[in-house]
Amino acid sequence: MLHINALVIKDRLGPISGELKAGRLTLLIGPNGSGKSSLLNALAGLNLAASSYQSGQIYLKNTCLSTLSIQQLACTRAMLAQDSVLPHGLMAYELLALAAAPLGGVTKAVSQSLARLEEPLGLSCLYQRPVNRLSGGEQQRLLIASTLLQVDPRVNQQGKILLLDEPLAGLDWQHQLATLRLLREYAALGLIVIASLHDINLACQYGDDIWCLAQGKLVAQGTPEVITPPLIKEVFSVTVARLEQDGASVLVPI
Ligand SMILES: Nc1ncnc2c1ncn2[C@@H]1O[C@H](COP(=O)(O)OP(=O)(O)OP(=O)(O)O)[C@@H](O)[C@H]1O
Repeated sequence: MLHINALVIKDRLGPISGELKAGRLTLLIGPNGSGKSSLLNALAGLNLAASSYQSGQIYLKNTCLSTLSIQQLACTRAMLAQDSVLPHGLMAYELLALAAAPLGGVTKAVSQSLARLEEPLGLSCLYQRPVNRLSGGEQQRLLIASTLLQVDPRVNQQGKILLLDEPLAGLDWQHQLATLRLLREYAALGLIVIASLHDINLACQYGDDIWCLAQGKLVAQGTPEVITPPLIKEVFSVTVARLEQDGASVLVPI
């Protein structure tokens, strides 16, 4: 359990309080500038050093994240940042080997963990290619793989938290759905998984819990039912209708 207590980032976020549970996929939605990246960065323990710009505490069980060293943080959580840049000059397999370095290198268990990601993320055709010559979506698939690998509890028993800022950005439909299925799978392994998404329908379809931010405040949280047309109108200034078909429910802008 990740317990957030009155988190404030001056002029950007909060106060935010809440709990993120292990074993559940929490999806973060909200308009541009509503604070999703700021919250994810804070949960990753970035900028948590005593700063006049940030206050509040984030506890993982009984441990305050700000007391962890950067090495401990690196083993405990993995974060896919929105502006991740791949280092030039590396082959894709070398990038994954780098991600595996804190896990003791590409051991048999790490290879098995990677093998489970190969098909859903379409990795096998990328391994032997220089990362700077991959398309945007191919780079994103590689970054998702390296992020998941770092906290797979089957290879890293200290891995507890998986944070992804707009993991679906640049992905085609097939890989968007595959990524969401993987996030559910990793949550089912006992991780705390939180990701920001701009697709509200996918968030409601795949999220166990939804957190909705507006102007730095948490305006709705709970199971997907909390996301209603009136809330969308209030937060996103968009009028939507709910369409139901074959047991599925989607929100459509009208
Ligand atoms: N480094 C920074 N310094 C000061 N203000 C910042 C900084 N980064 C972001 N902000 C501001 O903080 C607020 C929240 O930004 P944030 O990036 O967290 O939003 P977001 O919900 O992730 O947006 P988007 O959907 O556009 O990615 C915005 O008003 C933004 O302008």
